[in-house]
Amino acid sequence: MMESDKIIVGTRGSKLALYQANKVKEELEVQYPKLTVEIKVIKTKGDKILDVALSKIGDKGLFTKELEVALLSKEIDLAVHSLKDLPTDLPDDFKVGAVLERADFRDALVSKGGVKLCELKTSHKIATSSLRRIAGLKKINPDFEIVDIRGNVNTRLQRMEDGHCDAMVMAAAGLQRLGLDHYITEILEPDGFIPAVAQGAIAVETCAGDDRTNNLLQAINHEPTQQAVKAERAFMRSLEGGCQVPVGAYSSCHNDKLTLTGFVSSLDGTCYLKETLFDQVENANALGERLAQALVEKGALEILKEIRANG
Ligand SMILES: NCc1[nH]cc(CCC(=O)O)c1CC(=O)O
Repeated sequence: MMESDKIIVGTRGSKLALYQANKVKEELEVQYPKLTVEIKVIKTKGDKILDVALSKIGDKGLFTKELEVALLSKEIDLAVHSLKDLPTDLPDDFKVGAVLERADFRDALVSKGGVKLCELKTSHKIATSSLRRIAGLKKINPDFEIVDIRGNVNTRLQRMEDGHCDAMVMAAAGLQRLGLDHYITEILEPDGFIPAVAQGAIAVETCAGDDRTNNLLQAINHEPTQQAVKAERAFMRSLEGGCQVPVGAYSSCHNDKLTLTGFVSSLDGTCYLKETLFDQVENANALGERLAQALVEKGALEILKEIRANG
């Protein structure tokens, strides 16, 4: 790399996306003080379709496709995403060039009047569009009233103020990145409420053949996070098979050992399968696949069949 080189960072235009793109920019600038890092905003389909429930659109690359087009045309050198929004099967032309150190991976309850999860009643409207969060809530109480909600983090908070709902489950990391942690009523620990695969991790997507950018990114990759999310994504890839299902997982890496906990559930939360497995860090992919297999042995295929039939 030439010291005086330039890198163009592509991102969606939401406040959260811009924060994350700036974080990548800052980390690159620390590593390469003479590199010019420019941020370019690209509009995606997911930013334009705001009135349809996400689970009904069924397009996995909703927030990523336009960025991939820009990568291919060299309009941008890299694209920054919340890794949880990036499909587990990337097209061959692309790769995850780096993953930043994971922030908070937990979900958080945001509610009016500081109502805690255990204090929620069937008279409360709880807003989420995530099948995983719906299943997690229904597992606690099958009679909870769940309403859909879309839009970015700021829009959702505004909609709660406006009376659309009484409570929401959101990613703690998103709120924290936007300086909105004071809205958090309660952090939901993963032993009770398992987060989305790769929640809290920022990913840098690149063209697989772009050696210059991929080499550059090595310096900002956080290896323990990379391995943990590799296990989580392998788990999801093995289970999902191309349809949206209530599934979640979290993994942590300590002393070259990975712990991976994951679940799959029926939509109504009545059939909820969960398991934890361990392995050496170099077996991250195999660990994810083994966890999926362990859930299949507990009956995951029946749950998935049911969801596909109704989906
Ligand atoms: N689904 C949208 C989305 N994608 C990433 C985040 C937050 C940041 C992260 O989880 O890494 C959010 C908001 C949320 O789920 O509340």
